[in-house]
Amino acid sequence: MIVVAGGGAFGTALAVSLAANGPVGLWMRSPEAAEMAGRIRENTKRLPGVALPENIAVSADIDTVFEAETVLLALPAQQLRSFLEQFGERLSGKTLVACAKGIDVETMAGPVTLLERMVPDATSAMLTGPSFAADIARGLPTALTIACRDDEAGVRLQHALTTPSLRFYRTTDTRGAELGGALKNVVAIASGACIGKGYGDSARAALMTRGFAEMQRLAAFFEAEPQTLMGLSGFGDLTLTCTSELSRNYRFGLAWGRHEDFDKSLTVEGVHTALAVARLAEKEQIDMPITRLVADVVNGVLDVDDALQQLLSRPLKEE
Ligand SMILES: NC(=O)C1=CN([C@@H]2O[C@H](COP(=O)(O)OP(=O)(O)OC[C@H]3O[C@@H](n4cnc5c(N)ncnc54)[C@H](O)[C@@H]3O)[C@@H](O)[C@H]2O)C=CC1
Ligand SMILES: O=C(CO)COP(=O)(O)O
Repeated sequence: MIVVAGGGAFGTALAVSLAANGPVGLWMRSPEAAEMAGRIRENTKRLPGVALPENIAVSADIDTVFEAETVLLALPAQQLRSFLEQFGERLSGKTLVACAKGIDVETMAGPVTLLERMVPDATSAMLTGPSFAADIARGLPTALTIACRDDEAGVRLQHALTTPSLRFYRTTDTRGAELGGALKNVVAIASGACIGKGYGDSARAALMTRGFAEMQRLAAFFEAEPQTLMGLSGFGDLTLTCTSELSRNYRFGLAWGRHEDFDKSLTVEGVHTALAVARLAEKEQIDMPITRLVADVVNGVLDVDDALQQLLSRPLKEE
């Protein structure tokens, strides 16, 4: 059986979609949240308004995760390492699919790299691509990427995870998939700030394009396949996240641009990824001005207005 570990918006939505194929487990850390979701058949905190099919077994018992052959890890990127420190030994031999989009600030590792380092005996993969939890949960058509270095395991996952509304493409380039999924969130924050500040759609298109150039530079440094960045996990997700108010990263940026507060309980992956990638880019001398400015605003070194001004007044150069 497939078990989804992590009962946030994304984990719950994936469980709802997978339930169309058969029984699925949903493990939540909080016993109270699991008890309530199991009883009223709804995750009211993270995915309100979506009914949980009866064949989703909701539990806070971690043994349900250890009993599964395939585990989808739907935790925020900054929580994955501590989860694996705690439970990694009990996950060896399993097929583990990270569903997080981000770079771990402590180790600079993406989700698949963390899995490979911390559970070396597992088959490690990543689920990524343009997909809002709310859309998946409503059964709207969604195309995703499964990234797995072991292509046979990738094919197996592709078939096991495909549902009537989720369509999976496949790649063995886990590094490219990790980078695309993580970096698009940083560019989405900048895009939100640009719109929030009132700079308009043309400026946003320029930002997205230059952000994509940054993504490609970092991917080249890590020897990821250029075409991975052109696909769903890169260009596809960048487009979605930089243009939709369903995105938390984009909304976070909008609030920055408008000088409004933002709900701190929401997961905004791009904040942490900007810090990790800006440090890495500085160390390795990779030109990533958008990421640098987002990190400077996060660190309180720069005000949002100054950061946007700096972006618009960069030296003239070739495209
Ligand atoms: N929400 C969405 O539309 C999408 C989210 N994702 C990715 O999925 C990941 C998770 O995001 P969401 O589910 O939206 O976040 P969320 O904020 O809705 O939920 C996160 C969940 O993780 C749980 N959690 C945190 N630390 C944990 C730990 N150590 N052990 C067990 N559970 C823990 C929390 O209790 C919470 O239920 C992120 O990396 C995000 O980028 C990817 C695609 C779409
Ligand atoms: O990754 C996502 C869509 O593909 C979700 O984006 P947010 O985390 O910004 O809400």
